[in-house]
Amino acid sequence: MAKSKYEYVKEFETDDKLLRNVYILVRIDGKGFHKFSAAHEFTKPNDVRALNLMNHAARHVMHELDDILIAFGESDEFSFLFRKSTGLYQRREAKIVSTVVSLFTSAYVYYWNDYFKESRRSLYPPAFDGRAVLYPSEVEVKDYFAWRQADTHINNLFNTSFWALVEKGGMTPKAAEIRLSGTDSKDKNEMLFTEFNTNYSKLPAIFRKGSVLLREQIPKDMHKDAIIPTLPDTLPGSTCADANPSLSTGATQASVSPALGSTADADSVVATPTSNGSTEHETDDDKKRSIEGDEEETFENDDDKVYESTTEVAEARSAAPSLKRMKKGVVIDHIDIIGEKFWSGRGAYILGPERKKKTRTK
Ligand SMILES: Nc1nc2c(ncn2[C@@H]2O[C@H](COP(=O)(O)OP(=O)(O)OP(=O)(O)O)[C@@H](O)[C@H]2O)c(=O)[nH]1
Ligand SMILES: [Mg+2]
Repeated sequence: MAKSKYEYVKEFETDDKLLRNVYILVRIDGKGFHKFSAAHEFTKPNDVRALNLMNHAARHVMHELDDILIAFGESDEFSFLFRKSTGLYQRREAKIVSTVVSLFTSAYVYYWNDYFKESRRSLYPPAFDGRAVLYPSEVEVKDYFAWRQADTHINNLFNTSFWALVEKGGMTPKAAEIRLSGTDSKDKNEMLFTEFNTNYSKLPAIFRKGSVLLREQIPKDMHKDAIIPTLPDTLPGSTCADANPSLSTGATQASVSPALGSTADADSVVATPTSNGSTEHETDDDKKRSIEGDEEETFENDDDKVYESTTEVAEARSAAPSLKRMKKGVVIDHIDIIGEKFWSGRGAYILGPERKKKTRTK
């Protein structure tokens, strides 16, 4: 086909393919969230609705981009680690970063009202920036995530102490800043305990440790886009199941968490039913996706029996409540990722040898 005389302009485009065989880390960050959080009256120092909305948006990104191995989020930022050999968009940086930012931002806006129920939409459109960083080996990847989680801890301890002095102690922000200058972690912990009756280590882990998104097995009947709990007292391990009578699967959080291989402490957060009391209905699109998901489906049972026909499987399933249908999903938790324990334990699959895998782009 003949080229138009204008086509030469394409040659002005730069080649931005990222180096092969290294980890690609994309970090997104809210633009001007100091102002955005004030305008929307986010709770200080942590607004659990805002954090859960961030987590929901990040989970959407992971649902759309299979090559993301793990994500970590705190405050107004999220980091996404792509597998070393990803061929997504031929590793073109602008395409990868802009797609992550766009998926995240649209999901943040799309799910806004599920978390900020009193306002149909935000007062103005939020925006996020994004960047890609390349890490050559597992050492830097582990240190990267340790850096972000240490940052979560430092900021959260400072902010918790600062707002305790201002809101409970009646200090001006300036006076609180002066009071905290030169203090270390121990001093702040001590101050919170003795002056404000707050045991810092007992605050919800979502505040202290940030959020880790992992690909793990989840019960087949759990909706992948289920709303993430909004209030701390609806965190799994508390009264979540009671607070949500709409739990259509009959599974309670207590029965769900161990199946996820989760630490199953009171801090782990997994997908839960809608908090508006309605039962979720599968759309055609959901069905299509869950059929895809069936390829991954496994059956777990306690007695190792091999079931030969589908009728037998169905009968066995209704007879044995311990038989769980599982699928791969994105799990949200608030655990330590600083140190080897995570990377050689629950997160061992993340930096282990890669299995051959087709890249899916939508
Ligand atoms: N009150 C409250 N504020 C939050 C919360 N999460 C994030 N923020 C605000 O968001 C800011 C995020 O920090 P930055 O990313 O450094 O600041 P920014 O205003 O977004 O600036 P740029 O990223 O440079 O555009 C914090 O300083 C807080 O002001 C929250 O849960 N509660
Ligand atoms: Mg920001």
